[in-house]
Amino acid sequence: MAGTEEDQKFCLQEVLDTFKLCLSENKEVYLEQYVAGWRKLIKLLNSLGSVFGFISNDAVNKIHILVAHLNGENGSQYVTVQSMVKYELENELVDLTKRGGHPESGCRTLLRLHRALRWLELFLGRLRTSSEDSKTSVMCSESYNESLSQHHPWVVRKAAGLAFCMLPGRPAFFEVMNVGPPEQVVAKLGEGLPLISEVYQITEELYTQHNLMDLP
Ligand SMILES: CCCCCCCCCCCCC/C=C/[C@@H](O)[C@H](COP(=O)(O)O)NC(=O)CCCCCCCCCCCCCCC
Repeated sequence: MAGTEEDQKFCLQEVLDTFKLCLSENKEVYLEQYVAGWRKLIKLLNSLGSVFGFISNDAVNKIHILVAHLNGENGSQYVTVQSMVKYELENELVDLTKRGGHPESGCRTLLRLHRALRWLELFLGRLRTSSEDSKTSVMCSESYNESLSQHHPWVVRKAAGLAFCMLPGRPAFFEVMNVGPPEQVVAKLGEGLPLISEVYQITEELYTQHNLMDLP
């Protein structure tokens, strides 16, 4: 059956390919590809059910903010995360200590996704080394507690915890990734994780260097 791109099934390979395309030759991170990687992940999240809707809505919101910057009149300044940081800082377009006139800066918006990327790195790492009887909900909440949760208020942590309990088990989860039998999923994860880690690391260094880790 033919369908639009939106109907197409999630495929882990595509996500990994997109994160691979994120890095330029001199190790800058292309914003368009970064956003595309998240879009694909959200497709998977949506296929897991409506209990994840509040997570996917927030992520989609953030993606829309970044896409608006990319397509805006200063879009050429947003080609890479590096150029975005430089442009927004030089032009005082970032609220640095408290929320003010720039609640939708590219820098603060990307920081939220960047923190979520750490969760993803930890979660995929756990999935890769998990045994057949490991629970996805446990792997997911452990990864969340070690990363993103530190930036969330109690009520969000609570809602996330409840949603994690609704995750499908490991076999169904592997199936959804659409790359074949479990051994192949594990191999793909082993191949792809270093890419995600590299994108994460480069962004982390850039943000640390410019003191952007706590943007409100
Ligand atoms: C597969 C299970 C998916 C679990 C996702 C784990 C992340 C849980 C995040 C809970 C966020 C709840 C929504 C609210 C967030 C905001 O408060 C908060 C702060 O924003 P603000 O400063 O603008 O107010 N936003 C955020 O931290 C950004 C969260 C973005 C989460 C994106 C998660 C996408 C997950 C994609 C899953 C794909 C699974 C991949 C397996 C191959």
